[in-house]
Amino acid sequence: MAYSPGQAPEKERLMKEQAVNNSWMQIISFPIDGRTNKPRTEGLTMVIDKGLGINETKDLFEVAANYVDFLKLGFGTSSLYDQEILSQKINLAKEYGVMIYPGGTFMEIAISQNKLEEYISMACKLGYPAVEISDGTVNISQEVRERAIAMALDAGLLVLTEVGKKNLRDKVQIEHYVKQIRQDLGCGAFRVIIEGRESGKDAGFYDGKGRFVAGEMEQILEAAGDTNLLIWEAPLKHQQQGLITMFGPNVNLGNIPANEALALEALRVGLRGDTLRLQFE
Ligand SMILES: O=C(O)[C@H](CS(=O)(=O)O)OP(=O)(O)O
Repeated sequence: MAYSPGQAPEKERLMKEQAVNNSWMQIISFPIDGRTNKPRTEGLTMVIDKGLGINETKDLFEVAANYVDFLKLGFGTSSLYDQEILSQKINLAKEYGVMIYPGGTFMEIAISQNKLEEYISMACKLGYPAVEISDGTVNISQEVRERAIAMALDAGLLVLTEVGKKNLRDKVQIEHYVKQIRQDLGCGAFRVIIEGRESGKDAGFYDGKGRFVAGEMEQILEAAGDTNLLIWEAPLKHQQQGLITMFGPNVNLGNIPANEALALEALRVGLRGDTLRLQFE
């Protein structure tokens, strides 16, 4: 059975997923309402973890687990942790109802070394509930992409795929991505991530100023048919602000720096000038 966010039934997790108890909320309401609570399937936040220690991870979850749905262990960092520490991180994420998974680049490396099957078995053995299948750096055939999705689903993993190249030099026609988004969703991907890297500039679908190339967003949206089936990598505030303005507080956003999870939530609910001002315009 495939996981979906927040499905792990641990008692501790359920306790920690209770709505935040904050006395300000007895007198103030969020300027933007309608924000979803965990376990949510809409308004997902994916945080990129570039090497947080156990205490930092615990701090992040203590403060912001209610606002973090996915924690991506960036690139191949999963393989650099001491085994015990990695286990602790995976368990901690489960305890707090956060879906932890290794960065897409790591699977690209496994595929380039002909180790797809072994990679998926290892992800299961280590207790990851999800994997990402991308081709941001390594070219992967459609056949292998579909095999990777099927294998991961068969293993009971939640599958996130990603479209887009890390280097703008490698970018191909938007029609290719449109097709890929449809194919991935048709194969059972839970969500398709729209590449933006951790820089949010000169990568994926962003130009040097971190803006979408004119017309591409519309085509991406049309391919998905529903913005909720996409996760937009949006590491920069102006990108988060723009997407929240366009799609509302429950747009799915990814590659959020770990120390900005709470700041993003403030943007989503209008507790920050950048989105608060929309209420007064
Ligand atoms: O974690 C990864 O592999 C990368 C991180 S970045 O794009 O290089 O900043 O992201 P992914 O979206 O998983 O390819």
